[in-house]
Amino acid sequence: MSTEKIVVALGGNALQSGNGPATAQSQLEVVRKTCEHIAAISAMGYEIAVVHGNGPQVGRIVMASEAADQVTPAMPFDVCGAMSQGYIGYHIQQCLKYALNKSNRNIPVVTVATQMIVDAKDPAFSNPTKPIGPFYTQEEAKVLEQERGYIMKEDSGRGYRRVVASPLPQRIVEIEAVKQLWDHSIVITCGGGGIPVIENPDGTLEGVAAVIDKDFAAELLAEKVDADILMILTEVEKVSINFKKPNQQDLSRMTLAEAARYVQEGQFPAGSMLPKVEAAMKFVRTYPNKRAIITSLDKAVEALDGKTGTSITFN
Ligand SMILES: Nc1ncnc2c1ncn2[C@@H]1O[C@H](COP(=O)(O)OP(=O)(O)O)[C@@H](O)[C@H]1O
Ligand SMILES: NC(=O)OP(=O)(O)O
Repeated sequence: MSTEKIVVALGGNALQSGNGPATAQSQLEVVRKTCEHIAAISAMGYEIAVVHGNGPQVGRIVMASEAADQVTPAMPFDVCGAMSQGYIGYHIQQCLKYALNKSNRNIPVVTVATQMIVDAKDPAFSNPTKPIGPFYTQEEAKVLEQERGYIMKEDSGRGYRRVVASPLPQRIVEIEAVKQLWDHSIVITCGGGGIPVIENPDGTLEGVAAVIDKDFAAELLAEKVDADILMILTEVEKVSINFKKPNQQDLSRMTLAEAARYVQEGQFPAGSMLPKVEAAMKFVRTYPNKRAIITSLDKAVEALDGKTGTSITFN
């Protein structure tokens, strides 16, 4: 039995990866399967916190809100982020509790609506990189750029998506509550990277239009709770070099130096694999004796046992 602490980050796209359209029901099915794996990790003795992405989900909430503007005023971006935390957290709470109960593990599961302080002067505000919402063809993307003023970018060979600013997470506002809950429950926190807020000179917080990368948020959380492992779960089992090329090579492990070299070579696109690798690198740079793992939702247990996934270590 392990007694280690682990921060598990679930990819927003990965949570929408079921067959058919991205509905609440299709997400619930993926969450249900994923929570079986998280419950298995809990049964191995690990103490867990869950962070989730929200790119596809917050994008759709924003679209729905804009489309309904004739009926009721559109919600600001930060409120859409809070909504995404609420419904994804609700799905995880429901499914994880069920999966834990099945193995007689009576552990409370709770979602904390989490605000994340960002720097108003973060250069990310003038260089949008975070893909949100659905995927479009190049032609559809051009129309959206012209008609709605969206900025559209190609996303890892999967199509075009709207991109928005993604400032770096600086401080988790609710961290003390998360620490207090940690000992008695599985906490779902920093969803969608946290609701981005800036701190005004008078100490008030103010939501801003952005989507924080949940991989960086999960890394910050892992530092703050002194986690032993940062595990980032997405759609692919392993990180690759030469991704989607004939000479693609899937990596079982990367040292910090190797990862830095691959980043330099441009092996990982911004907004998808790059933040995962950078978050993993930051974690092992800060804690040279700890490890980060990147793998798929369904391989989490095997990856923890070192049987698959990409393990990132200091050396
Ligand atoms: N070098 C790479 N190795 C593995 N996957 C990559 C690589 N480059 C891009 N990708 C893509 O990045 C995706 C993960 O990013 P993304 O879908 O944004 O993550 P999330 O599941 O967190 O939403 C993978 O599923 C894969 O399609
Ligand atoms: N907020 C965030 O990082 O979402 P994704 O996991 O969907 O990219």
